[in-house]
Amino acid sequence: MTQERALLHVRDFEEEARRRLSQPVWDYLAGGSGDESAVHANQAVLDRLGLRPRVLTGTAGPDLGTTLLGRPLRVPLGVAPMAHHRLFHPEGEVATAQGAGSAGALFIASIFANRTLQEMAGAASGPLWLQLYWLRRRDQLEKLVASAEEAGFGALVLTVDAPVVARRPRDLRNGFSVPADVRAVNLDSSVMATTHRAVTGTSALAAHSAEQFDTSVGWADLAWLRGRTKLPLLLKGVLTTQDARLAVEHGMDGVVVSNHGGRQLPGAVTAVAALPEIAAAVRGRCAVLVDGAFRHGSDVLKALALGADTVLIGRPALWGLTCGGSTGVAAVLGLLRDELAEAMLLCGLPGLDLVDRTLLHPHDRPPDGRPA
Ligand SMILES: Cc1cc2nc3c(=O)[nH]c(=O)nc-3n(C[C@H](O)[C@H](O)[C@H](O)COP(=O)(O)O)c2cc1C
Ligand SMILES: CCCCCCC(=O)C(=O)O
Repeated sequence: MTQERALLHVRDFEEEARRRLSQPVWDYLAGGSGDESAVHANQAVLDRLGLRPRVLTGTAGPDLGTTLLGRPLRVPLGVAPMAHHRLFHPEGEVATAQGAGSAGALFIASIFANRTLQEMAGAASGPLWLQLYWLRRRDQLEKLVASAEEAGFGALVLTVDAPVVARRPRDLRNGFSVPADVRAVNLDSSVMATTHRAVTGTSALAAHSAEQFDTSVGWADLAWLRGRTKLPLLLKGVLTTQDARLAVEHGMDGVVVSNHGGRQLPGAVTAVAALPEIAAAVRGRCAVLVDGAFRHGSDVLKALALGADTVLIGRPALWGLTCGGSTGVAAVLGLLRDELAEAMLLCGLPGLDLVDRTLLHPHDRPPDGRPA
């Protein structure tokens, strides 16, 4: 990683990545749907929660180890599924898998990854899962599920908050499309052709989703997927207790509480606001992951206190990838890990088992984020 000043906070990676990326790629990464208020709300809701430290607990060197779906995880962190990592670094998802593994974190690869399942599995030293969108082409889904199982992926995550890619003004303005050499190599090229077609004033991603995503799927269709794999299945994009309970009733092994980083439903509730009631509704019956605007280890600690088992990191992982490939991803995740350990130490917490709601003061700061 070559840069002029030290990268000491995740936001330093953001600034550096912005400098390095073209405007349309930066906009695709940073942007959200509508007026982007959900992007900002994700951050604001975390900022409003205050941590309540306990003192004189004699704590030293907190243990960050946990388990997820019965498997050990060195840190309660993972990289959220994100499409097209070769937009950010030539090594794409292989570098992300390496970086996540060396930080001890989970990596969830997107269905629109630019490296093969086998390449990612070869590079990963930590848990590796695959995310799916429900495509009209079920033959493609079926093939992908079988290949993921064969390659050693540990779970499948079906994203359910995007029957279509929402209107994202930045992408529409830029007429955003995916360059021809950035290919979703795990899918048939006929499925992906529209993503490469640039049309002024439209987003190729939105056009592609309208053409290829199956909007007719309902809860009953999950049996089709369940019948095709022994892997654990999770739903990503759950924001209500009703849907979290339905997920459990339909045999899902986990939910990812998420508003897609403010990129889908404009005005969607933030994941952090929805998390406590969802965690309470399904506790002990399925894994609960969360994502959206986690930019410091203390943010991660807040989500764990609200009931999350693991926290997924989205854009910051791609800032790290842009700045330094696998080393950059490992650096971003390593920072969050070290900040989490420091926050736990400063709160007097020796391990994750002692993290609970009593750690949080709900209205510590006014909405503008300045200390009260
Ligand atoms: C560039 C980019 C691409 C994304 N691609 C996908 C995807 O392919 N599948 C998916 O389920 N979510 C996707 N997401 C959403 C992320 O998984 C995650 O929900 C969100 O980024 C978390 O918020 P954060 O970026 O504020 O951490 C994408 C997000 C970004 C920024
Ligand atoms: C290639 C078509 C859709 C990609 C969508 C990826 C995504 O979820 C995102 O938020 O962007």
